[in-house]
Amino acid sequence: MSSISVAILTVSDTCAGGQAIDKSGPNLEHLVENGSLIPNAKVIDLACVPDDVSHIRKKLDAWCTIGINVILTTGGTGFSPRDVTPEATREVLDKETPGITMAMMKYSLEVAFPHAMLSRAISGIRDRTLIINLPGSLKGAAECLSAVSPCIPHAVALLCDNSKDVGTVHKLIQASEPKVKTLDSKPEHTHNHHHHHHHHHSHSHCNHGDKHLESKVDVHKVAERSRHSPYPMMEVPVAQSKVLAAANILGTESMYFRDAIGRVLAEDVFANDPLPPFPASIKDGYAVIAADGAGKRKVLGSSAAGQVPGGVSLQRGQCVRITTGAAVPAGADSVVQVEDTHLVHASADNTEELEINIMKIPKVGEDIRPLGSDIQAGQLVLASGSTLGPAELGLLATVGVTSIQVYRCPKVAVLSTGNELQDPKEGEPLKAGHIRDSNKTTLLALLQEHGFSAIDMGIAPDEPQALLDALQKSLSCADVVVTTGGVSMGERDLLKSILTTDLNASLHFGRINMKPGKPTTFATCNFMDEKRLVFGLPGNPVSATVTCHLFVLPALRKMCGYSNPMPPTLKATITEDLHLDTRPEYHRAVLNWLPGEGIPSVKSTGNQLSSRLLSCYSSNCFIVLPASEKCFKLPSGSMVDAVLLKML
Ligand SMILES: Nc1nc2c(c(=O)[nH]1)N[C@H]1C(S)=C(S)[C@@H](COP(=O)(O)OP(=O)(O)OC[C@H]3O[C@@H](n4cnc5c(N)ncnc54)[C@H](O)[C@@H]3O)O[C@H]1N2
Ligand code: MOO
Ligand SMILES: [Mg+2]
Repeated sequence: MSSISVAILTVSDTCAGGQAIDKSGPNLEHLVENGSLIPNAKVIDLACVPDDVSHIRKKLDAWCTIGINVILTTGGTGFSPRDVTPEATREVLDKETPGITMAMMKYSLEVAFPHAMLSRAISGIRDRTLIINLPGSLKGAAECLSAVSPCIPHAVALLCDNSKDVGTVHKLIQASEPKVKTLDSKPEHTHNHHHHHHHHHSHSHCNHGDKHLESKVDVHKVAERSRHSPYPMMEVPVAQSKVLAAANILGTESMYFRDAIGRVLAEDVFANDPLPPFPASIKDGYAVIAADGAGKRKVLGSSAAGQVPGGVSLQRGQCVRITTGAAVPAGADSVVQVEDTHLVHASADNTEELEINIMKIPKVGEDIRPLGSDIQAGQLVLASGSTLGPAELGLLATVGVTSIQVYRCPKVAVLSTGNELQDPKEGEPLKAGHIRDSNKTTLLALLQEHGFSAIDMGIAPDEPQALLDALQKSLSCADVVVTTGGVSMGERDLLKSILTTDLNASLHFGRINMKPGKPTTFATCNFMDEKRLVFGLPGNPVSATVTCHLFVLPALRKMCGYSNPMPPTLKATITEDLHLDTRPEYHRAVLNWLPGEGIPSVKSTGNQLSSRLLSCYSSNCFIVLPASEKCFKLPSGSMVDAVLLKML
């Protein structure tokens, strides 16, 4: 295979004029020649031109004419009036290559947020040459090159129209541990220059899995179905620990601090400077020398919040008018609040206080916050693992840290299943034999309420192929897939068999000893080289809601770094007799904690049938009721556990 020819153009008025030394061009040359980023690449030429469209164009034109494979420009991509590299490049290009441009931007936003947004760099194709604008800074240029380098050999091979080379470089791309992951491509694809080669950058976009699968699940031989569930009955806490064990923390991402509410910090944050950064007054009053005692003082001047500290230095018998938060002047060791003073003398126009009387004996250090008394320089302010709430974000603002590492949040796909379901639409009557899909609305809202972004994957019918297709589509755009329906014993309850037979998933449980939620199913599988979690929640609306609270939300919280992902549980007393079921029950109730009540009380929402979503209406907790074989009644006043679902 022939090598890849590279030319590097530095665009800079100062470097071209000799007032500065070009470092970025030679650094790129070094990176390219080194061979780890782009295998088998050779730098053929280096040049430096001023920030001027015609100069840049001329050089790019010349290099394209001699058939250079890749031109890297560095500099001139920003906001200053002289920055015109993208404009000059656009004039030379036949076509732009937005994927490459976006890959650079995506990476830059992760490592240099928010400044990366100000790059206007573009990339594109002229004849057989790929031109890529890189930023002017050493670091920025190197980062952007590393982001796009995995695609360069393949891109060059495609441009050269050399199918043999495409195959060879493809292997090279895979061998060189690309930062941008490439999906397996089938050999026959390499001869097709018009195919779309999928790059799986992150989970931010939906593509449709790597291959089309045909379902092997047969629904026709109804009489052959098993008449007993093959899944062992599992206790709720056991099932919950299985879920948590499978829910791994996702990677980290960098984020603008204001957007990070509810996220978990993935780095320690230290203070660079002390707070207060100078001894500061706690009161509006006068900075004094305590040893002067009470009595009259000359007012030397004032120290107001925001003024540069320093300047005046106090002598015996003097004071300085001071405001809350202002710097205490040199020499002063105490502050007396204005309420403890009288005015003795003012200037004729009353714009200055000249003398005052201190009515209370001042104490050393009184009403002064010493330097660093709130936060010391170098102090650990927020530890890795902290959940970011309003105060934590305020602390980040205090120490001036606006770009932080946090754990990534899982993306969730929600899919309803069932031939009987129709989407709710204003004025649209129910079709015969149908009901409206409520589960998807409830679950999407529940996920959103808890800070997770969820995607609506629609309704899948109870047909093996259609359900498999919908699952594959869901798996390709989310870390976690939540389905409802089709997990029990009916001949059209297909989810479990599709997961195990068609998707090769590991099923961790398929039956839980609980009411509601008995057929709740949990599986994991590998999809596009990533681990996916699949929750098959029962179709009954209440069952889906309860199991989402007890299994799905804890898993999601664990994945984004929460160390305590389970919902809180309180002790409460029941205010009526409650019948016990043969399964442990998660009974929907309203918890009240009235003033003067030692422990809260809970009131049932009434008929607890799994289909009756009204039993969740206004509920803020699940009462955990023990199982009883004999339909025993738990008497009013008994103490129970209540799982809290929201803030009280
Ligand atoms: N022979 C047995 N039958 C059933 C058992 C059992 O152990 N043996 N378990 C029952 C329990 S418990 C539950 S819970 C349900 C679970 O059913 P599936 O998960 O298979 O769900 P479907 O059969 O598809 O639907 C059940 C029910 O829910 C309605 N539904 C479904 N999806 C929605 C939706 N998106 N919005 C509103 N309502 C929905 C559906 O129409 C059914 O009425 O199985 C029992 N059977
Ligand atoms: O367990 Mo099902 O969820 O009772 O109705
Ligand atoms: Mg069913």
